[in-house]
Amino acid sequence: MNGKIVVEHLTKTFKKGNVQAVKDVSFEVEEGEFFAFLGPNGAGKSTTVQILTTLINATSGKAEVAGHDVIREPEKVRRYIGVALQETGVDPDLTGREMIELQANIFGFRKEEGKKRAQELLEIVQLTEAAERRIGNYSGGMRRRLDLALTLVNEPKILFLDEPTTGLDPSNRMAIWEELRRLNEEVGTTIFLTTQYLEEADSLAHRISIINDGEIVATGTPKELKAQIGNDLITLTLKNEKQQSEAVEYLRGQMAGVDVINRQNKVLIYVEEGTKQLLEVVRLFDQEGYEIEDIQLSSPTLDDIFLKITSEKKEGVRAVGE
Ligand SMILES: Nc1ncnc2c1ncn2[C@@H]1O[C@H](COP(=O)(O)OP(=O)(O)OP(=O)(O)O)[C@@H](O)[C@H]1O
Repeated sequence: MNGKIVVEHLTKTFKKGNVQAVKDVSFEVEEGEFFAFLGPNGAGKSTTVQILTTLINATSGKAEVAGHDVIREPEKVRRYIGVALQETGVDPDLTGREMIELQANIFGFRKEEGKKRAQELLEIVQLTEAAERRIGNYSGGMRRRLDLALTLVNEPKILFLDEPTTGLDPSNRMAIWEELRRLNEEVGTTIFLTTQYLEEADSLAHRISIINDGEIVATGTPKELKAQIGNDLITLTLKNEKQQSEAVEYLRGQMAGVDVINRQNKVLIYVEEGTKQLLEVVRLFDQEGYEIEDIQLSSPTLDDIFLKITSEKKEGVRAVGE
């Protein structure tokens, strides 16, 4: 058994509507990795999760989860995974606490252990106050938190989470992020998470694949994806404009390999690591007595990357079709 996910040329066509939901998708997730599938509505994220968790079959291609083929050995795959899907089957007549205890029983916890685990999980997902209420009366966000708790009962080796924080308010979202980070870092759980939230993928994942219209359009660490649209930019203005040309020459001399551009009353500095080099610029100017009026750092966000990549893709497709 290993905690890896290996996907090769996965394709899924739904006969109904003849939708190609997943198109020749290949990727690997290493044991202990936190991996995110980032994409808009209808991109194919849920379909991929459903194939990997043995709920539906792919049309073609191959996938191994925890060392087992999802089609030939689905029961072995299920033994090692936890799944929190967008829609799950819970009994609306049970209370949240009863549902978690029931799940613990299914996983073979003794009664007292199950109660203890249920209490821990209710605290983690912040449902202690609602623990004695029937699930049928839970809000969407509460259901989502309960789903996560159910998934975590047996601390699975690989965890699949399909948009786990959609519809949650910021404090609930943060609590779930913390728990996911803890599971990944302390327990070593491999995590495959889908999300429409750029900041969620950016904040949690070691690596991200951007999926759009059934295809992976980019893969990399958050940093690598950001680097795809250029480096950080420092923009500054000096108190005394007359010093600007001299200051630019000075900076070029001090910061080898960095592009320093003199433009009207602004100095533009293209750097690799914005924050660190911003401090260096301030220090160098301070040393020489160049007083800074204003300094700003802008760095590309994943939003910028997503828009750039998906719009390039669309333009590409249009160009081919024309
Ligand atoms: N059972 C189904 N039958 C027919 N088409 C389907 C089925 N399930 C999904 N689709 C279609 O497949 C495409 C991908 O859907 P999928 O649910 O995988 O996207 P998603 O990225 O998870 O989106 P969301 O963020 O909205 O959940 C969509 O066009 C969707 O309408």
